[in-house]
Amino acid sequence: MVVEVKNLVAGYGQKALIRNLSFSVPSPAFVAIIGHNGAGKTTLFRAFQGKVAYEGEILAQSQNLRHLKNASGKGLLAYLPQKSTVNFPIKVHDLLVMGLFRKKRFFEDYSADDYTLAADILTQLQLPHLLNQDFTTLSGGEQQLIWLAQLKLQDATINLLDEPTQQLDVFYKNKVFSLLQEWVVKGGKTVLCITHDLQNLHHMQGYLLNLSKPNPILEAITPESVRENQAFLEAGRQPVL
Ligand SMILES: Nc1ncnc2c1ncn2[C@@H]1O[C@H](COP(=O)(O)OP(=O)(O)OP(=O)(O)O)[C@@H](O)[C@H]1O
Repeated sequence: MVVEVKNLVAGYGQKALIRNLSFSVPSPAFVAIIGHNGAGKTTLFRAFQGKVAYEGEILAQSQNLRHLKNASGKGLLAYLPQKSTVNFPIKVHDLLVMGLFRKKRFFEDYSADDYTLAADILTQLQLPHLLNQDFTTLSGGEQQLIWLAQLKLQDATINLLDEPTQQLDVFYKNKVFSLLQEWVVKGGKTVLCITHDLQNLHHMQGYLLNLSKPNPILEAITPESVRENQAFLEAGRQPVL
C-alpha cells in the first residue's frame, strides 16, 4: 500500500471535521481530494504532517506517520501548501534548487548539475524565461508554478498538493494536471491533490475523494463520477452537526 488511512478522526477542539475516514491507495495513483470550502481537505493534509491532533492511523509505504520522523527528509512525503510567501529578493533558479535539499549536506553548495535540473523543469513548464528573475516580482500564478516545480525536484514518493492550480489560467491548469498524471504514470509517484477544478478531472486517470459526502470513499475517476460529484457539490452543503 502506498497510502492507508484507517478510521481517521480529526478536527479542532470539539469539532470533528473528518469523521472515521478510511481509504487505501494500493499503488501509485492520482487522487483528487474535493469538497466544499471548510470540508476538511487541508485538515486531512495537516494530519498527514502531524500538524493536527487525530485519532486513527495514517500509513505511508506501510510506515505509521505518527511515529515517523522527518518523512520529507526521507523522500516519503512532500507538501505544497495553498500559499507560500517569500519576503526577500531571490532568483527563481536559487529557489528551485532548494527542492534538491535531500541530496545535500548542511552548507554544501548547489552544483552546476543542480541548476541544470532546475532549468530543465522550467523548460518542461514552458517557463524558461523566468529562471533568472527575482521570484518576488512574479505574478501569483507564476509563483505557484515555481513552487510546483520546486516540489517536483524533491522527488518524493507521496506528494500532497493543496490547490496547485488555484491561480492558474486555463492553459496552465490543463498543463499542470497533465504533468501530475505524468508524475504518476511515468514517475511512479503518488499525488494527492486538493482541487476545486472538477472540470479538469474528466481526462484524469485515478480516484476522487469527496470529503463533503457523509461517508467519503475513493471513487474511480470517470466522466460520470466527476459529473455526479460536481452535481453533489453544486446542490450545497450538508449542515455540520
Ligand atoms: N487551527 C484551527 N482552529 C480551529 N478551526 C480551524 C483551524 N484551522 C482550520 N479550521 C477550520 O476547519 C475548517 C476546515 O478547514 P480546512 O482548511 O481543512 O478546509 P478546506 O476543506 O481545506 O477548505 P477550502 O476549500 O476553503 O480550502 C474550517 O471551517 C476552518 O475554519
